[in-house]
This record gives sequence, C-alpha cells and structure tokens, in this order.
Amino acid sequence: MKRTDYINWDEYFMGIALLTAMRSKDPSSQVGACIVSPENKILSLGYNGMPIGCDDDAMPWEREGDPLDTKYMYVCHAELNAILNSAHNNLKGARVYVTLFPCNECAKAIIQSGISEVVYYGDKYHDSDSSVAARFMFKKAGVRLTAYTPSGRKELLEL
Ligand SMILES: Nc1ccn([C@H]2C[C@H](O)[C@@H](COP(=O)(O)O)O2)c(=O)n1
Ligand SMILES: [Zn+2]
Repeated sequence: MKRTDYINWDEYFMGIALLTAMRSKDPSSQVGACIVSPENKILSLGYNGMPIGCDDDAMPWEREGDPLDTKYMYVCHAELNAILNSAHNNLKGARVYVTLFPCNECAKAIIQSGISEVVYYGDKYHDSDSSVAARFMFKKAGVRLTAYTPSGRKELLEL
C-alpha cells in the first residue's frame, strides 16, 4: 500500500520558498519566492538580495537613516528576482509561492508577467500602504490571493 504521509504541493513549494529565503543576507527579513507552472513544475526561484555586482559587504543593510544609506534603495525583492531569473518571458497561468506578501512594486511585476495566483505565508506589513496598493492591483487584475496554512508538521520548514 502506498504511504499517505507525503507532503502536498503547497507544502512542497512553500517549503522550497522558505529554504530559498535562507540564502538572503537581509538581517531583518529573509524572503523567498518559488514560481510554479500550472503543471506543478518549478520555473524559477528568488530571494531578496543586492543586485549582481553589488558586493553584499559594501552595501548598506540598515532600515533607518539617510535613505541612501538604507537597504531599501538597493535590495532586489524575492519575487522580482524570481521573475527575472526565469528563463520564460511568459509566466501566464503560473503561481508564485512567497514567504511574505508582495509589495506594490512586486505586485506590478507579478501582474505584468502573467502570474495568476499568489500563495503567501507571512503578511506582517498587511496594513502598510504598499500592501494595500498591492491588494488593490491584484484584485483589479484578477490575480488570486491564497493565504498559506502551515500544516504544523514539525519536520517541515516554517517561518
Ligand atoms: N514581498 C517582499 C517584501 C519585502 N522583501 C524584502 C525587501 C527587504 O530586503 C526585506 C524587508 O525588510 P524589512 O523592512 O522587513 O526590514 O524584504 C521582499 O523581498 N519581498
Ligand atoms: Zn517587493
């Protein structure tokens, strides 16, 4: 008889997004994204990090201070990296698994790439203008939003 304790697709892809996030050097928020085709094939992965050629050790990782001395001016978000890392120009009908709800800028890129569903884990900036704008655009564009429910299985990665 076949085993029944195997992980489902959502656990598998969010687990990979969580593992991918662990590559990030961001001291406060490590974020991972995993883009998946309608046939459940992994198309691309990304995590938040500095642009190629910008030495991690030479870039600021601060959250506050002169804007030019904070990470926000420079860091490339996980979702954008996953889209840019994809060999496919057209991600029509794909799903993206993200460990943190997308910001407004990533929402634009997700919509323009043709991704049709966002499965998200954390949502710690739910009430920020960025998240409100992202939800507004996703709704207008017909992108489905699904909150990931952790299984509670202790051997799986969690936030
Ligand atoms: N959906 C998201 C949201 C944020 N990020 C990145 C951008 C920063 O590196 C970090 C957020 O830092 P915090 O303000 O929490 O200190 O997460 C992303 O990649 N995707
Ligand atoms: Zn973003």
